[in-house]
Amino acid sequence: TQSTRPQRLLGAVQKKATRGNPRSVIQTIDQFCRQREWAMNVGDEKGCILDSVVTETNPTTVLELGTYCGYSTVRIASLLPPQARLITLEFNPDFARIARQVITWAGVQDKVELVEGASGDLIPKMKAQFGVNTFDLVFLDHWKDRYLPDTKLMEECGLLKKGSILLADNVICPGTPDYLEYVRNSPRYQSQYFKSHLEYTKVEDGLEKSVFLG
Ligand SMILES: O=C(NCCO)c1cc(-c2ccc(F)cc2)cc(O)c1O
Ligand SMILES: [Mg+2]
Repeated sequence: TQSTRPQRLLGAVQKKATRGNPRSVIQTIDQFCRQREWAMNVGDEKGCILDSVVTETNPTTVLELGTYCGYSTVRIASLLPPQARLITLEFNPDFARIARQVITWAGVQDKVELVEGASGDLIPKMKAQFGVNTFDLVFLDHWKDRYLPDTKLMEECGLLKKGSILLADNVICPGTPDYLEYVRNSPRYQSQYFKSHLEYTKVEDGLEKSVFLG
């Protein structure tokens, strides 16, 4: 039976990356995606912007929407202080199965909680079921038509506090027009666009960083 792209990506990690070394896992995935097969990881160019936002925020509690193979999960977790934690939500069970193995190979599993399910169902359970108060940083990288409804849901559930950062991938390609319009025009956010490129290509894309003003 045919292997899937996530399975082949995991194979490359297990063959070429050093166990317990997040940087080597990131490097291996980027090399795989440049030389073998494109995959929808945030990639190294946008990944450097992600890194700078994470380090500048110095978050204690992070939410990632859309795990895929765990590339950005590993990137973020590797920058977190010891007590900090990252909750990552993935709807697709096949992606989740691969991501767990990538996260463990990188050695960051103690900082990460991967939860399978629909973000719209899981976000309202964050406080009661996952012991979360508010998120310091949210990385949006899941279905592009879920960015806006899930942002409104996080507001309604009291999961954002004054100063919480939303960082959204793919605001140009594939694009999230309704989300962009919302965060750029709402008085409750201060938004900033970081121009970049679609992972592993020359196509324009970018990250939108939005600070919740309370
Ligand atoms: O759908 C995406 N993520 C959620 C997955 O559950 C996604 C898609 C693309 C992309 C795909 C196809 C294309 F032609 C261009 C872009 C890129 C990304 O970074 C993404 O995050
Ligand atoms: Mg993306």
